[in-house]
Amino acid sequence: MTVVSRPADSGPVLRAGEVAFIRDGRHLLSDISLTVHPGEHWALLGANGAGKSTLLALLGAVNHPSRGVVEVLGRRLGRVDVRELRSYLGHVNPRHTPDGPMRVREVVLTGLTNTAALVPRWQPTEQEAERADRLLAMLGMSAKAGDRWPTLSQGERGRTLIARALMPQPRLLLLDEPATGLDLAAREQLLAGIDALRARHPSLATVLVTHHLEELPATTTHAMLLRDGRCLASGPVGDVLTSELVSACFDHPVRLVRGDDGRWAARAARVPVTVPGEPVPAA
Ligand SMILES: Nc1ncnc2c1ncn2[C@@H]1O[C@H](COP(=O)(O)OP(=O)(O)OP(=O)(O)O)[C@@H](O)[C@H]1O
Repeated sequence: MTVVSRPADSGPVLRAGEVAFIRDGRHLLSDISLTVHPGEHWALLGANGAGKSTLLALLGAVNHPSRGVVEVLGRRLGRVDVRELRSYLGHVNPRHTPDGPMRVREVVLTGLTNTAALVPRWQPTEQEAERADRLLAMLGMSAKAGDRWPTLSQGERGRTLIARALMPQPRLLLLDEPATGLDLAAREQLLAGIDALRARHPSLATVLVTHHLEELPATTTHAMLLRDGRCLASGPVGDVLTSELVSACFDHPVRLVRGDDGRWAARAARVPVTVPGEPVPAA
């Protein structure tokens, strides 16, 4: 069966019900349930190997669950043409590499064809070209629109890829560790860009994967904590991002503070390093 029309504009944008994902006999995800509504901004948090990217790949219709149900934009995986469904999503993968030394504006336009290069003989309409420029402006990239991809900094690449993902006007934006490798200023510019985007598009839903609480935008509304492929806690961000739950999630004592600007800071307790045969240093 195939998707025959643009997915419905109402109802949850994502629904996962009791999902499991099994590879080589290993449960990479077990019993995960999640519902994301328009206007919600979810953070998916967990330690290295907790299953965040695996879950994001299910939510982005890249993989199918081994058990349970995943509905993306009201369409159930396994019953739809996932390639067409994917064209309605914005999926920002920081490892995406454009094909050749394209200019920033061209990279953004490839979001319309969901390709790594511009499709030969394809021309954007005037409105599409204007939209690319508007998105670049919103992400603070206007001055770089004519620059070539290889000359961009990591942060500029990240913002270009977000503009690219937004070209098809998705209702759902998936962001996989968008701040990885960014310096402090680039990270702050990226987060400001995400906050601006959410303010400009109130019905957009987003799911952002990270293992750094400092990389969460202030506009985050909900969070899910993953540990060993299982959901430890899930719900409104104020209920889930507590010192107690985050400590349990990372299996390490963490003190979590939310600042006046709505951002989070985590302080991990220091664990003394012991060397066999040497006395344990005084705390
Ligand atoms: N195709 C696969 N086959 C077997 N194991 C896999 C496969 N893909 C991922 N894994 C394993 O599943 C676990 C979860 O991986 P995943 O990439 O989802 O974790 P993550 O929470 O995103 O981690 P990180 O923060 O390090 O990126 C890891 O132990 C990984 O080695």
